Amino acid sequence: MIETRDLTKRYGELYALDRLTLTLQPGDVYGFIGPNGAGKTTTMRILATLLNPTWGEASVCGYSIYTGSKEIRRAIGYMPDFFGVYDDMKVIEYLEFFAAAYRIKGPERHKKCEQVLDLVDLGYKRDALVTSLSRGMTQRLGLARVLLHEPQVLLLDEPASGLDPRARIEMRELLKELRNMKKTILVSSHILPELADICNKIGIIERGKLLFNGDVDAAISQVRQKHVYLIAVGDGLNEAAAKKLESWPEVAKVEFVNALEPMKVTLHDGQDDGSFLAERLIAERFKLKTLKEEEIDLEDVFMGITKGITN
Ligand SMILES: Nc1ncnc2c1ncn2[C@@H]1O[C@H](COP(=O)(O)OP(=O)(O)OP(=O)(O)O)[C@@H](O)[C@H]1O
Repeated sequence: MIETRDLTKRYGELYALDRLTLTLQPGDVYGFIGPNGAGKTTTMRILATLLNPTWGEASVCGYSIYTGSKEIRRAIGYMPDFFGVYDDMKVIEYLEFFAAAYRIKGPERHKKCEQVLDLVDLGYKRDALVTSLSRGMTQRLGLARVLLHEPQVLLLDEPASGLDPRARIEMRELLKELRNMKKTILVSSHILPELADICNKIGIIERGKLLFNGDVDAAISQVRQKHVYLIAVGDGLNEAAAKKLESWPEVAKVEFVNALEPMKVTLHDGQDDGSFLAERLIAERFKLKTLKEEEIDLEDVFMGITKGITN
């Protein structure tokens, strides 16, 4: 559905996009994640045929961005990160205006506008002025607008940016609904956890370079090279257990965060199965109260990949 190969955009010496290669299959929801200035908007604008790359290939729905811009524009819904709404226009008028631009005619036009309004839960704002809508509602209206012509592919540039937590959740629910409608979606964000649970694939981009391309679990295991376990034993014997643990060759280090929390036991590189810890502690007659692998925060994954740091 979307394919890019060595897609590159240069502004003078700056590589806004540096040999981006990725593929989205039909039905994929691809989270495009990167800090400000990473190249997300540049990618979306190239795919939407609004910007020419310096070199490289890209196609959407089988049409090349160089020769098929008319077809691509018909097949996609592109929601930019910032878009204007018109003063003195009601919500329904705004949609009718764009539906007319998409050449949706007669009763079908009205039906379509009502349908997309319902989908984004803005039916009750039909007669409100677009300028009176909150940021979250404006974003939902923007999404309604790009759904009017029933595109198969959606390019959504930071749809949740600037929204409060509640509006973010509503936007996420809406994206899930679009996913269930089998749309192919490229959605960008600078926050990984925001997209992790709705996307089947993610790409992490920084300074124009795709640093990671795959699923969320693969991103976690790329960052996690060392395995850390949280361990606590009963009868006030944590110190004694720590001494024992430190004597085992698989254990790299043991740390106490504070007296109330379990100790952190880090295994050596390549040691990814910690089940021996339970067996041996019990064999040493410690009463095991806690033993679990430390969860890795998705923010840490993002930071780890974008900075090339592994913990
Ligand atoms: N017209 C332009 N002229 C010069 N440099 C540009 C131009 N447009 C974008 N850039 C640069 O290209 C790089 C990528 O920008 P882009 O807007 O694609 O990033 P982004 O990932 O979408 O960031 P944000 O989250 O801030 O929107 C940035 O360094 C930006 O300053």
